[in-house]
Amino acid sequence: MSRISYFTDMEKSVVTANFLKRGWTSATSDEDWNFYWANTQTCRSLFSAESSYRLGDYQMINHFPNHYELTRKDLMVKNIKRYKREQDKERETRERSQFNLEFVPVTFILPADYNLFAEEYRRCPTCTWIMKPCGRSQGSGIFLVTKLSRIKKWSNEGNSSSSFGRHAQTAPPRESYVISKYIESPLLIGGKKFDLRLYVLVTSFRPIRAYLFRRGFCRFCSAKYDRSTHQMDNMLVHLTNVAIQKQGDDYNPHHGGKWSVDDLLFYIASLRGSDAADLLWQEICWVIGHSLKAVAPMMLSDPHCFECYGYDIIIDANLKPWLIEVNASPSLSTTTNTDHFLKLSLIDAILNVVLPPDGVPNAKWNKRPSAEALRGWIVLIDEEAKVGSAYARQNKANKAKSSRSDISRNK
Ligand SMILES: Nc1ncnc2c1ncn2[C@@H]1O[C@H](COP(=O)(O)OP(=O)(O)OP(=O)(O)O)[C@@H](O)[C@H]1O
Repeated sequence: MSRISYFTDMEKSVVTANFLKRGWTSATSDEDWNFYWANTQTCRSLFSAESSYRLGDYQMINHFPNHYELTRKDLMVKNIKRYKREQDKERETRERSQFNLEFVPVTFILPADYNLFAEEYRRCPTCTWIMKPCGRSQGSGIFLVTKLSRIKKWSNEGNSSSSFGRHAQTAPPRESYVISKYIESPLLIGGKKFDLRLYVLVTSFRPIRAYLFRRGFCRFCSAKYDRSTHQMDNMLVHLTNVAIQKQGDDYNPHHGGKWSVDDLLFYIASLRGSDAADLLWQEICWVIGHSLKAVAPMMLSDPHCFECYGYDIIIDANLKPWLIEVNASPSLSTTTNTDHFLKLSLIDAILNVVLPPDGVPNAKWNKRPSAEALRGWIVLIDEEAKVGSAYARQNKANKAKSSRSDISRNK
């Protein structure tokens, strides 16, 4: 193959700079391509039943056809709930382990699961809940609620299409939402809430091959955390999305309210001891590993595809990590210099893993990257070489683990 051509409908400089660095050329819309960095919509239509496009051996694309099994808020929850049920059943016949598969906040899909939600609400009438539209991102449409009456009101307002209101028969169904138990006591640093954004590269779901980029980061709120009801509608206090925080007066454009994961672990180690920091990191790897196992049976593991997911994780005050969301197209926009270099090196690291040693896209390649290509990554799961992966190590560690709360309490 003389020339490798790429196509992209995203035009992100950190992506194209990496293609050009490799000497690839940009394909025009009527030319064939070897490597497509597509948005999720394009990828879906390319693989749709109506599409007559068939990918050749020398073509690769950056999403799995049904990536939404993990990246739509409602489907992720559904798949993880099913997985947990299966695992619990299996465990009845095996020894009980220390694994805690409750790593997603209790969540219901509205309006479909309204009755189940109302039952749960009555069990804990003082809990705070967070409402999130299933198909949106960047904090759009999110709000916090404590009162059942507000949810009833929500269902009847905005448009007349409530599926459990009086228009249910005639109106089109309204946008579906998930409602999740709000993590009310997050770990705070400097009095502020933050979440983790971690990048996870999956090159295959059968067998699962997944890698965690070492350079994740924390995204901080710009306003101090405050659980009181008069701050409930202040999203600068509660939502860590950069798109939201950028709107605040206290947003710092130099560091963008971000910390590296290494800084975070160092901070936790200095405050609660290195065992607590190690355990937290192991548990984060374990959570990500199980989320991938939960969706693997649903995934169309097309050999032309790979995907870099953006994992959002919140750590609570007991140092338990909670999986909040998985993004199919984690933002590649850059707000600071550090951000730019991080995302530039992320794309470079992705290409190193997904391309065969000769650098030519090839769907028939066995997807076994060299140790050199894996620089910058932690092997989370390699089902064909289980021993040595972070996930396998965690399985072992988990068996030996005493409870997390014991450790954090003793510090
Ligand atoms: N259960 C929860 N408990 C506490 N905070 C939460 C919870 N769910 C979401 N959040 C906060 O709200 C933010 C937005 O939530 P989420 O990531 O699910 O929505 P989104 O609009 O899809 O964002 P993204 O742009 O990352 O796709 C999170 O980054 C987190 O700060």
